[in-house]
Amino acid sequence: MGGLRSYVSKLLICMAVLAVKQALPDRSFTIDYDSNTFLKDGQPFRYVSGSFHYSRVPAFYWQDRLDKMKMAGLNAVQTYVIWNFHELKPGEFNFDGDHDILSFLKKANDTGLAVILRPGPYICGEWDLGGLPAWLLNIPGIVLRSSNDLYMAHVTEWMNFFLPKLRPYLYVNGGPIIMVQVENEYGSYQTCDHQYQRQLYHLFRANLGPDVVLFTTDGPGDHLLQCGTLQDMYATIDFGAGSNSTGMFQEMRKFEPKGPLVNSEYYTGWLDHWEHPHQTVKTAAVCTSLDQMLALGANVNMYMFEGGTNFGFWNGANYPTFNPQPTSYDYDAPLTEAGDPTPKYMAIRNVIGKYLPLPAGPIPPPTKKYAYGVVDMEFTATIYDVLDQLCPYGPILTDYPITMEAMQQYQGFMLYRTKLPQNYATPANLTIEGIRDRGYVIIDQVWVGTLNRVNATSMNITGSEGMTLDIFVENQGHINYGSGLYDPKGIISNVTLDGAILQKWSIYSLDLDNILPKLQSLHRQRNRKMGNFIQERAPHWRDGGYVPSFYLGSFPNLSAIDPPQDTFLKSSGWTKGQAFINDFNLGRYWPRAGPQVTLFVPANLLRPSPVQNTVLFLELERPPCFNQTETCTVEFIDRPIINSTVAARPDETFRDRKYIPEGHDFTDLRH
Ligand SMILES: CCCC/N=C1\SC[C@@H]2[C@H](O)[C@H](O)[C@@H](O)CN12
Repeated sequence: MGGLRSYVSKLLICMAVLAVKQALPDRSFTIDYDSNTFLKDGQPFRYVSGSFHYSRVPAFYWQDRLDKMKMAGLNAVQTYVIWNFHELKPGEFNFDGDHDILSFLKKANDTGLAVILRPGPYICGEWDLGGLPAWLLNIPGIVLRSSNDLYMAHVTEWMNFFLPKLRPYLYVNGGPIIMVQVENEYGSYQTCDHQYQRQLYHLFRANLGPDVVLFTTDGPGDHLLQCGTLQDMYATIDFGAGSNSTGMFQEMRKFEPKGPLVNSEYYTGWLDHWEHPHQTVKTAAVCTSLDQMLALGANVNMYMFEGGTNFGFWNGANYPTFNPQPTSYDYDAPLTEAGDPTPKYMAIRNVIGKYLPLPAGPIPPPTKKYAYGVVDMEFTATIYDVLDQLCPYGPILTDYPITMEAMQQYQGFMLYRTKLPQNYATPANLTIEGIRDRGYVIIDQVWVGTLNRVNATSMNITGSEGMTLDIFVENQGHINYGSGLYDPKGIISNVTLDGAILQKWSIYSLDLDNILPKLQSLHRQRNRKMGNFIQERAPHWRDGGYVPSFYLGSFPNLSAIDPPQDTFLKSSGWTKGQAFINDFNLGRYWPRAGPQVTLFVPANLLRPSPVQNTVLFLELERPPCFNQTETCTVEFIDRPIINSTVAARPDETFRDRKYIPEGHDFTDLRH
């Protein structure tokens, strides 16, 4: 029955496409190899494009950003299609709201912007697992980004399901899509499997037809282009500001002796990593190289033009030193993370104006920002207080730890629990080589140390037989680039104590999506019982060993500003955790590491008065109100702070040390 339904739906799509085609004047987008140019409806066409990933900006603001891109003089927009954003869990698809890519394509078309589409299946992009769904990691024997049958079976199923949806949006059918990229910088990956590329080529042709231009993108190097290109797919390159554009395009000419020059990713800025300074690229350098390329008649896509945000758990990570990217994807792009035109935007617009007509009319102004001020954050529950709600189906019991993906969880946090098999009166060495990525070691609900995959995979612990040993594990984002792409999470090795393998584990998959109502109920109960319960210290504070806990705050009266406006959530004073606005997972905060200290809160996340808005923190390490003297607050300000870190506190090493009651020495854990 399913097959018949699929056949009928494809037939209907084809009939609709044919009907549209008959109604349309001849539309075409092709390559003229004699004149080294693209032809759009038979006329020479050069695109000046910008990258804007729909998954990184709320649908509420898509039109605002597209309008600003249009007013910058762009005639095209480039976006990835992010597979895991639409199929986080196998067979569960999401094309609604912020995931409604077809709506995004329609808006681009209505704005008069052509679309350069990059459906992967792998897309890199500082996005979790480069856009590949993490459930692929659960398939024994799979080889990512290759002609491996196990991998291609799922790629084929996804593409045969998704690509037909694009047909009405192809330029020849009346839509905005002029070009489609196959894979992504494949020449940079170790498999270098032309059979894979050929399979993808046929998959794209079978679903998109013969008319759309298929292309590849690779760095401008022989080996990269050798492995990344394939006949019948136009080979393009990517490079940043300061490069010798003529020299770069000579590299491209080795593989495309004729045809239009294309830089598919011209870097206007660069990506960030937690614990590293915010990256910027000077406007003058960006404009000089852009001018050079446009003077050569090249087609250029600026990566990024609007960077946006890695909301939720969507950031990726780099390798070989594991380096997760922050929540902000500002990228020092011409439009800020909040969509505001910058001096770089104006300078780029002036360069474009030398080569293309600039649309008449005002440039859309920055969106309004509002400083909602300070919000009290009240301790509400430890993870243990709500473990039943976080893991409603209870733990899975196993002899040895299994990965997060094997537990059919693909993002966020997991709790691994066992019992100490004997007394350890003197320090015993706990080792978890396969901690992916950070692990909070907790004994009988008292934190005793923090492990991480980079430089702290072991520590000493003491305890008595039968005590509960918990490892609360954070997945900080799957590696999105390079040979470390196969990056399962959770605990991917055995756990040993003085060399003995610990067995009999209870593994709790933790779902944060629906925890807010339970926390609000607890919050009300505490308020009723404790009056101003902020003075109440949760049990873990009495023991000194903080455990990951939830803090709730109510937004100040929004009637001050109606409708709500964009704002920035400042997390200074907090250490590391996950922030939620109402029921939306806003992203990770880690001001102790930096460079990001504020989280962008788009206005559409806020509810107008009189509805109460909530801000929820899951603080993993140390809240500002840890000591009796401090209070826990956050502040909503009207500007971003993404290039700073909060000055370390005098007791900054507190969280790097194994805390044990007085009278014991500290074991210093570096991180
Ligand atoms: C030196 C490593 C180059 C890896 N490629 C990168 S880093 C920033 C950008 C984005 O990830 C983009 O998605 C990649 O295609 C190219 N690129």
